[in-house]
Amino acid sequence: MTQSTAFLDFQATKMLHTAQGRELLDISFRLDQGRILAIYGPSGAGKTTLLRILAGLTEAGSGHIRVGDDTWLDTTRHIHLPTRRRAIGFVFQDFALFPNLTVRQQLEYASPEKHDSSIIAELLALMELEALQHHRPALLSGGQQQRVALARAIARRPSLLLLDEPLSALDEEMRNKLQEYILKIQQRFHLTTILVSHYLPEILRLADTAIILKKGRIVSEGTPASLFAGQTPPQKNNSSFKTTGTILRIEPSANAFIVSVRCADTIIDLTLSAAEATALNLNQTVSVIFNAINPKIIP
Ligand SMILES: Nc1ncnc2c1ncn2[C@@H]1O[C@H](COP(=O)(O)OP(=O)(O)OP(=O)(O)O)[C@@H](O)[C@H]1O
Repeated sequence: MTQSTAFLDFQATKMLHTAQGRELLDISFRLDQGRILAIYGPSGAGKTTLLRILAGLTEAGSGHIRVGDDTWLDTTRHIHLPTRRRAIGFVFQDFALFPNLTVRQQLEYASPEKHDSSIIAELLALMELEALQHHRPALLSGGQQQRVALARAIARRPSLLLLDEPLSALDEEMRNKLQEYILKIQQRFHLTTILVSHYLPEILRLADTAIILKKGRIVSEGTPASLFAGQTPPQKNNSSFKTTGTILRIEPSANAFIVSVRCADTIIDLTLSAAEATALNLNQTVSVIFNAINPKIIP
C-alpha cells in the first residue's frame, strides 16, 4: 500500500448497528494494481460491510472510492455509482450460481465481450472446466462450483476482484486446490484483489498485504508474515515458516480440540486431535509452523 498514486484509494465511514450498540466504521487504505489485500478480523469487525461499500451494495455515510481513473464514490461530489457500473467481480462463500445455466452459459452471461468467446475458452481451460462446460451447477461438487464462480467473476473483466470467504465452505483439500487456481488467475490476469478470510494459511499463501480490522477500524496493516508472526516475510507462494506463541485456550469441539495461541499481535485458533491437544498445557510456549495447508503446533 503506497501513499502516492495507488490504483485503489478507499476511504469510508458508516455507522454500524451492532449487538453492542452503534459503532462507527472508519477505514481508509490504498492498494497498488495487481496486488492481493487480505482483510482479517473477528466476527462483526466490518469486513463484509467494507466489501459491500466497495461493491456499492451498502451506502457509506461519507468517503470516496477511486479505482484507476474512475471515481465510484465521492460523497462530497454526490457521486455514487450503482453496483452494475462498478467493474467488480464478486465471489461469496455460497457460490450463488444461476441454477438453470450451464457452466459455459454462466461465463457468457457475465462476459462484457459477447462476441468474443476467446476469454471464455481461456477461462474454461485455465480453471480446468472444459469437460464440465455443458453441466448445470446441481451436477457439480462444491469445489467445482466455486471454480465456476471464480471464472465467472473474472469473465466480467473486473478492475477489482472481491472474495468474501470464498473457500470457507470447502474441505481442506479443495481449499488448497482452489488456492492454486486463485494463484494461477493472479499470474495470468494480475487482478487487484481483496480477500476476506479467517484462515491464516490462506492469507499467508495468497496475499501480498493484509489489514486487521476490529470494531470497524484498522488496527494493524502490513505484510501477512509481519502481522501474524512478527517475522520478515517469506517468499510469496512459499509461506512455510515458524513462529512462537503462548497457549491461551484448549477446548474440546465436535471431534477435535480448538487450541488458541497468541502469536505477536494475533490469536491463532488451531484444530488439533485429542492426542496432539493432550500433550499441551495452558500458558505453555510453543512453536507454530505454518505451511500452505495446515498450521502445526510443536510443544
Ligand atoms: N447496512 C448496515 N447498516 C448498519 N449496520 C450494519 C449494516 N450491515 C452490517 N451491519 C452491522 O455491522 C457489523 C459488522 O458486520 P459485518 O458483516 O461487516 O462483519 P464481518 O466482519 O464481516 O463479520 P463476519 O466475520 O461474522 O462475517 C454487524 O454488527 C452488523 O450487524
